[in-house]
Amino acid sequence: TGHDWGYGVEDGPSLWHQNYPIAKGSRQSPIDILPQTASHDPSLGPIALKYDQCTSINIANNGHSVVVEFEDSDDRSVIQGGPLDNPYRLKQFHFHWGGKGCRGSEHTVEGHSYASELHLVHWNAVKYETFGEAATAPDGLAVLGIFLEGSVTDFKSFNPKCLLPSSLHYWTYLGSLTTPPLHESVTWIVLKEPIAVSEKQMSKFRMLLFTGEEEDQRMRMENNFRPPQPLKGRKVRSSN
Ligand SMILES: CC[C@H](C)CCC(=O)Nc1ccc(S(N)(=O)=O)cc1
Ligand SMILES: [Zn+2]
Repeated sequence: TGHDWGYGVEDGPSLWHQNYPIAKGSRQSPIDILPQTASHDPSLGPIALKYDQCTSINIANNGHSVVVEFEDSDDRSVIQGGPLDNPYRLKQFHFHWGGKGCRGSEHTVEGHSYASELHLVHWNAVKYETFGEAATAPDGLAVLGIFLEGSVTDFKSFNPKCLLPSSLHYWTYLGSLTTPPLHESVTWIVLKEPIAVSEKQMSKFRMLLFTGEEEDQRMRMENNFRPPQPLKGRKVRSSN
């Protein structure tokens, strides 16, 4: 259905390198984060998120995830500070999740997976004209990763502002898109503190379908996560 890749046995992450050789590149994502090995970098300031005036445009099932897109014609919603030299504009957010239990996140922490992972995707509109152009540049994108862990609490809406945990302490490293085309253009900022989502919320993700409703074989959308990739000498830095 429109893409030459997926998460199944025939088209999953271990086969992506056939059409996307960069899958075996030197700065691929996600990775397994080892907190003890992450070097604390005092020069790493806090990240600043300005989502108050965020304007969502639509929500869609793109066949791989559920995506909420934002108006990015100006700097109304940006992330800045931390490892970033410029403000990066919010373009979209989406999720990765598992079939059941705790697997589902893309990044792992000492081998520990969370039930899901939220990605807030931003692009460097200071240096590049369009998101597409930024997506192929080594400093073009910044993705904020937030772990979701199953718990009995409920959470209100998907306004990115209220989705943030109390602490903005993070790990950061240079990586890539975690789905094809796997461009090595992402400065990853992964928050240490997960947010809680209820099992009911998680079950709603799983009702989404990989295929369109009309197609006969209704493929349930689950396990839409890429496993951790080799670090290849990269340093992961930790905010204080
Ligand atoms: C041509 C530009 C761009 C490929 C168009 C499609 C796109 O936005 N892809 C995308 C975005 C974010 C991630 S992730 N999971 O946050 O690393 C993975 C893939
Ligand atoms: Zn993602």
